[in-house]
Formats: sequence, C-alpha cells, structure tokens
Amino acid sequence: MFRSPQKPFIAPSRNESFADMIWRKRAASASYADHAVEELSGECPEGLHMEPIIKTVNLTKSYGKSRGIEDVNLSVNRGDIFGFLGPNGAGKSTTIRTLLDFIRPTSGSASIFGLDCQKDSVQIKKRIGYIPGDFGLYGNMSGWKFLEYFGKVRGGYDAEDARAYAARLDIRLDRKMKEYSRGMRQKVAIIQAFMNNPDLIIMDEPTNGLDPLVQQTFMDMIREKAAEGTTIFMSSHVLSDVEKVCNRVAIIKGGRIATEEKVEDLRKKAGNVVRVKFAEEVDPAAFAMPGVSPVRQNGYLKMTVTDNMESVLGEISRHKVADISIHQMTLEEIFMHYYEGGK
Ligand SMILES: Nc1ncnc2c1ncn2[C@@H]1O[C@H](COP(=O)(O)OP(=O)(O)OP(=O)(O)O)[C@@H](O)[C@H]1O
Repeated sequence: MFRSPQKPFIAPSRNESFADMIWRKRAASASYADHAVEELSGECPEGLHMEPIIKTVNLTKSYGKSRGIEDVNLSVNRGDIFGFLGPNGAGKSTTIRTLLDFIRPTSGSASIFGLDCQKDSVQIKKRIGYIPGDFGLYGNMSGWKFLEYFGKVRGGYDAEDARAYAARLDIRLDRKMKEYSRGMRQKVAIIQAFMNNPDLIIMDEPTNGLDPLVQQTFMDMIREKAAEGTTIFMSSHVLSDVEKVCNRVAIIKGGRIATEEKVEDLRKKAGNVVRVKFAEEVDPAAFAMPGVSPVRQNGYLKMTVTDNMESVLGEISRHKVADISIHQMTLEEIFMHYYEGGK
C-alpha cells in the first residue's frame, strides 16, 4: 500500500468519522502531538473538527441573465471527505471556481483555512491541490514536465511521491499531454493534485474518464489522504463515488443548497421505500398524506415514506395485495428524492 513518507497511514474504522479519527490518531501520535498543540492553542479537541476549512456565506454568482449560484452556505470541516452533489447545471463548478478565485462572486463571501478566497488566493493555492473538470492545455509538455511545472508553480513537490502515484495509477509520464486519452490526462491531473501533500484537495468531477479499476485505486488514495489529515472536497454526480468515500455531503439544486449533512444522518432520516402491486385498481390519491410520495411504476405503486408509515400500511391492508416489498432508502434513492424536489 502506498504511504507518504511524512505522514503515517492510519486506516479509519467503520463507525468513526474521519475528523474524529484524525484527532484520535494525531493526539496518540508523538510526531503529531506538537502540531496538534500548535493548531489547538489550548482549545478542546472538539474545537479541532468544528473549525471549518472551507466556509461560504451567502455566496452568490450571477452570470448576467443566467443563474449561477444563490446564497450558497457551506461549511467543510478539517478531515472531511465532502461530496458536493447536484445534477447538470446545478452550480457545482461555479462554486468551486469562485472558491479558487477563477471567477468573482456577485455577493457573499468565501474563505479557506480562515483566509479570504479573493484577497489571499495566492497563499491559499499553495496549500491546496486542485483537479479541474478537464486539462485541455499544455499539449506539447510531457506528463512529467507538466507535473514539474505545477510543482514549481506551487513552490515544491515530492518527486518520489509523484512517481509512486504514477506507478499506482499505471500511467507513463514520458508521453506528451496531447497524446494522452481523457482518462490518462485525468490520472496526471490526480497526481498533480496529490503530490505536494496539500492540506486540502478540491476536485471537480474527479472520476470522469477513469475506468472502474482505476476508480477503485483512486478511492483508496482519497481515503488514505484523508487519514493523513488532508481535507477533501469533491463535486460529483456519480452517487456511488460519494457513497463509497464521503462522510459529509451537500446537494445543490438550481443554484441553491438543498441539504448539507453527514452521510450517516442523511441515511437515518431517509425513511423507507414501499413497492406494492394491488390485485385491484387502487387510486394513488388514497396515499396522499404528509411524508408520503406515491408514483406509479411498472404496474406497482412506489412510495417513499418518511412519515405516516402506519397509515400507509393501514391503507394498503384495505385492498387485495398481489406483491409488496419494503426497504430502507438507499443513498441513491435519497439523492434522487432531493434531485426531484423532495425534502
Ligand atoms: N460562463 C458562464 N456564462 C453564463 N452562464 C454560466 C456560465 N458558467 C455557468 N453558467 C450557468 O451557471 C449555472 C451553473 O453552472 P455550473 O457549470 O456551475 O453547473 P454544474 O453543477 O457544474 O454542472 P455540470 O454537472 O453540468 O458540470 C448553469 O445554469 C450554467 O448555465
């Protein structure tokens, strides 16, 4: 397993948040104790994971007539693997580009590491790794030259780390960027973002173009980085990616945040999906009650039920049933519920 020479790799346990694990391991590790004391300045451990790494307050970007983002409030904590989800055109890239000061907000504010994203953007960028949607430029540079170039711009990188990541992602770095396929360019972009031990990695749709095997390796790399103390912020509309690695998510829809929660809390609040096939004609309106959204689907009535389960079962029992199943909503079903406008 790949390990950064500077920081120990510590696997997270299943029931522990990454932030809590980082604190536990840092506190237990002599090599991190001084660092932790410096950071905490005498505050309690809870202070460590309450201090946001990324914070936006009513962040708004309007592109003239077209909507960008409106009143986006986000808070990403140290050690989070934060998934930023939303359908096409929801405002994910606009938020990320504003955080990185590639575009200026119309109103509101954004900070990273407590520094202002506009005024202190140079200082901030030295401490972060960034994977954009696609690297289209730098065609004649070899992969290696490209990494050297970005390493120098950021003021230092670990060449050994870069080589180790390249081996792990199975990519040769002696070819020109313009000769790489989409997926190969994405691998170089990943190495570029991970190689200088950043405090924060921001990624815009990072699994685009990666085959399933490489995606698996990449997910391992994300978990390892987070276990070393790096905060991860990734946009995606691949729900399974988020389900695999993220401990917190925000869902953006129509330029506004629909929800921001711990993944485990989202699951707890999720409710159930009831699929029932009646042996007689039943009007879905019979199930129109708070917390229940019935839709017809292939001869079945499918209901997401977040409240009034007893009444739903009571109503079902009044009819002749041919088939029925009830399961807890999967994360994918929860996301679709939000994407489609449910709360
Ligand atoms: N340069 C621009 N000029 C005008 N409108 C823009 C511009 N960039 C984005 N928008 C608009 O802002 C909104 C948010 O777009 P954005 O690219 O942030 O969405 P996204 O969530 O990243 O989408 P996708 O998943 O498709 O990449 C959309 O309505 C889009 O049309």
